Amino acid sequence: MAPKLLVVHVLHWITPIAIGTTFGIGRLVAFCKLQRPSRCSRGSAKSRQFVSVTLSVAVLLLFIAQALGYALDQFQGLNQRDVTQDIQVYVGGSIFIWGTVAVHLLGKSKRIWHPYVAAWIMGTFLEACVFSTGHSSEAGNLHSGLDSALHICRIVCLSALACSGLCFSVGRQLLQPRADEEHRPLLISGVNEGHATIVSDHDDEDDEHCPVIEGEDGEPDRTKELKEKQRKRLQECGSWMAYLKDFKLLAKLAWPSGDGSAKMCLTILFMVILADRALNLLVPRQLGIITDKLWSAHETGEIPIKEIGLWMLYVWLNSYAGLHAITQFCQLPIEQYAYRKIGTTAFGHIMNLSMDFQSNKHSGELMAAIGQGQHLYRLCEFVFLDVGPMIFDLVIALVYVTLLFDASITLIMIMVGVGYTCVGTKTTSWAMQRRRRYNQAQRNESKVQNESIGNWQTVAYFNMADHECSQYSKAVDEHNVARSRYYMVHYAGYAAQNLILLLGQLSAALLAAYRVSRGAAPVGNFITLVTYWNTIEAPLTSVSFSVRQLSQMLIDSERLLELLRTQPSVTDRSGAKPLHFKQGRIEFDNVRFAYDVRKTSLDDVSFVAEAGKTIALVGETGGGKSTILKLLFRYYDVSSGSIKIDGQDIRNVTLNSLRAAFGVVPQDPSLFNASIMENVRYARLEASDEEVKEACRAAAVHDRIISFPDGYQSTVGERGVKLSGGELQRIAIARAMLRNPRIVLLDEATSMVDAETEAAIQKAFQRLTRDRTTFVVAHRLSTIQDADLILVVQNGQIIERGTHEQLYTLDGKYTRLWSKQLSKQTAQI
Ligand SMILES: Nc1ncnc2c1ncn2[C@@H]1O[C@H](COP(=O)(O)OP(=O)(O)OP(=O)(O)O)[C@@H](O)[C@H]1O
Repeated sequence: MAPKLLVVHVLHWITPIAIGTTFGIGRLVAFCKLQRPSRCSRGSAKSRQFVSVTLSVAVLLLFIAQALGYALDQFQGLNQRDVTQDIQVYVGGSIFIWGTVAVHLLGKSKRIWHPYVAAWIMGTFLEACVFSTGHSSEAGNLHSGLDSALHICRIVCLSALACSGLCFSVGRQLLQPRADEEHRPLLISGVNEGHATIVSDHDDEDDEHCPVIEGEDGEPDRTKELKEKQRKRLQECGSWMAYLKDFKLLAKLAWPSGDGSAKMCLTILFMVILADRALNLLVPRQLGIITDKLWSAHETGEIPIKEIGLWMLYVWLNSYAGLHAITQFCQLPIEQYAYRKIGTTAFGHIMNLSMDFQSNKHSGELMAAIGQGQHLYRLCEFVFLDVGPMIFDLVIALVYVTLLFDASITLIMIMVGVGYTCVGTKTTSWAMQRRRRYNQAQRNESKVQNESIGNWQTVAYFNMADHECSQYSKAVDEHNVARSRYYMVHYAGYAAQNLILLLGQLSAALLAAYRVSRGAAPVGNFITLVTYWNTIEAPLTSVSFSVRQLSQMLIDSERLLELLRTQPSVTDRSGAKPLHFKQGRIEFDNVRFAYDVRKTSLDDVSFVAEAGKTIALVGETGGGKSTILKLLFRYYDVSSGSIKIDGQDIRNVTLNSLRAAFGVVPQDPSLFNASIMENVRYARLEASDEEVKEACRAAAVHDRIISFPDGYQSTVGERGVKLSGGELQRIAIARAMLRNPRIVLLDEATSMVDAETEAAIQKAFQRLTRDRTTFVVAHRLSTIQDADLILVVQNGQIIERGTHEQLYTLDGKYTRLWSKQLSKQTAQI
């Protein structure tokens, strides 16, 4: 082949590929860097749009005219010009590429122009090259005059497009050097009263592509919140690349670095995936070979046994009895490793988070985070076992089909792929509104269901069962209507997508049959293509689904990522030592504390609890008594000042050793849904049954427990709901007694027991608190009368301190509290 002709051939091949790649990369970069459309006046945007669409359509029509010229030529049997494969690729590919560009240009006027301008510049350059090298060698061709005219017109249109695009961009930069919004991230943050917010621009509705995942009205609030967080994080990161970097933390958890057998499985899996790709190709190819052999069998009489045997071998290897079975076996240990690692990491992390997190937590949400996080391996599996091989399969298919026949069938495949994805994307966006209504109706149905079942007693009291049933059936009907409206569009889109696949298959089969009938390819190739088509279709159909799946999985992982990034506010300082407990002298020195910076909860709290003494905290509700105990237990760290135990600042000792010193009976004790025996033993796991019973006797609850039908084996229900308030408190006291602590914290430990039981418990308390530093919060002042030091707490400050006798004679707050209680008791009598 003459060198000039070779250059023409090469140029024909690379022109559509290079333009398509430039356009695709431009759009990908804009997407990854979160670029947003240029902002200019609506009039200017519209006129730019009009010019671009007109010229692009003109380029497209000029190519179509050329294609029709060739077709006419062939139809009339002139065969004046040989339409070689490279020309087919050049004309067919260019129609496809410029058609795609024109379709993208239609509709919205605000867009990111970079990819278009780059494609036009590339198009002008390559078209000029094709023209200058090609047409000099076509003298004497009947169509060369027409071809030249069409080609010149295309170059003019493309250069006009490129120049206008460049002038517009350069001009705008010169006029508004700082306002090149194509370089600004899509999401702009604003600060509103100290809270970061996303400022949405109304123009964003016109955005050509919004990289963030769209929210749905019917979604649970938390999912919306997560999407908002994702948006915010994307904005902070500036690009998808930077955003995805954060997921390294999760990928590390899913990667089986510490497990030899899982690593081995991963290696086998990788090899099996590669082998699977080859088999996808070998099975149809072998069928083609068998067909060719059979074709000539009537002459030779030979049965292709060997080929059929090989084919069966490939089919077996490609089945669930072959390599797929190995895939499943190998996946199991990898999945289990990730499941265990992610689950235990997340669970351990939650357990170690501080009180400020725990008091704001939503338990269901946390459990969902662990659950979805544990399925994170699905994300890795999805990327490495589904999406990766799928892309690989597509590339292989394009190359293989080109080799099998020619590029025209490959072009059909690309068109089918793009058409399928475009129809899928369009139907999804059309169906979005219906999907929202469907979600809303679905949530409404569950709401009605929950409300009615949850409020069954109220329904029964007011005899409203019929009303509730009719409400529910109305909600079900609404749900059904919304569902069918959504699915109608969904199914129509699905049918359209399948029609595209069928039409693609039909065109490819017809073209292949045409080539075979002309002797350009053996009949076996036709069989190979028809069989291979299914393998090609599978990745095409999963592209749009995969994108949606991937975005949902990212959102689910966001939940876990957010959790793992939450750091406990109370932790061991570096170099913290275990608490060295001596006598138990506790000192609060100028302690200041605020749950919320806007409101101080404790201010200038100073006192000393001598070793082995009992300190009572009294005062009006909300004064800060429990807060003092929480600070001592180090649920929170003080804002200023210090708390010392035997001279050691509690912030300098390890949390474990500090908390091991305490026995706490909280205001609202909660129990595990297990037996009483197990609940009490929770304080000291190695305690014997007898020790548990002893503790219960001391807490004056033993007799009560043995009166239950199942005695100590009675289960207490969720958080202890099956017990009365007084029983619950006494079991909590028994737990504290069994622990045999060094410091005792009693936060209104007897508020729910009657006077008689309280007297019994008080005796138990005397045993529990003997020689132990004890803090007692109590509203019933009679219970703390004998305390060594009484602190009256009001509005976060200690306003009075002393023994009962000292305070009573002060005639201050303490005296008034006493008088109030006495008068209440007198009134009750
Ligand atoms: N986790 C929290 N976050 C924010 N504010 C809190 C929190 N816990 C308590 N507070 C507030 O701190 C103040 C002191 O609460 P604290 O529980 O210490 O009072 P108290 O004297 O023990 O009251 P009571 O006798 O009713 O138990 C109250 O105004 C309360 O609303």
